[in-house]
Amino acid sequence: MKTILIQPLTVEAFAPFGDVLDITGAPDKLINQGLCGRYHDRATLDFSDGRAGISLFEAKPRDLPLTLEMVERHPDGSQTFVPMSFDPFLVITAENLGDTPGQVHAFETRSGQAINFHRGTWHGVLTPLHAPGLFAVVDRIGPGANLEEHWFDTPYRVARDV
Ligand SMILES: NC(=O)N[C@@H](O)C(=O)O
Ligand code: NI
Repeated sequence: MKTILIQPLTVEAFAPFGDVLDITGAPDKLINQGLCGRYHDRATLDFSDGRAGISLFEAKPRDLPLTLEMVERHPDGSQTFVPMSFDPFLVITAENLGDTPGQVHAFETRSGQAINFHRGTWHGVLTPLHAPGLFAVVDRIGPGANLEEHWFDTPYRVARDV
């Protein structure tokens, strides 16, 4: 089994796949009489033939190393995961190779980071590393499955070391 080494999530490394939302640096705006910093409009939300919806996910935490059997993508919409805890979580993506997944990447968030997968990005399903795996999820509500799955012939091992 090939090992995918987990790397820290950065804006730059994740840029081909989506957006990282965090409060790094100064806020874009100070609001509420200066008592709140607004980090404004930090994700590209993109939906076709449907609308944005907010759902709550309670996902089981996974142990590492993780056996990655599949990735999926949503051709009709982006998908945002906002943790409702301060625990880091695992974010798995794959490059697009023609119409199938290519190189797989694994990132670990820092406390307080959220992510938005761009529409059509290959990704692993929501993968908490700690309980409660409680997340607010913004994604497309509309007709059809909006889901393509790719099951690997040989699973990957996702880990912090080889
Ligand atoms: N199926 C579903 O709602 N969630 C997945 O898309 C996921 O990325 O976890
Ligand atoms: Ni998804």
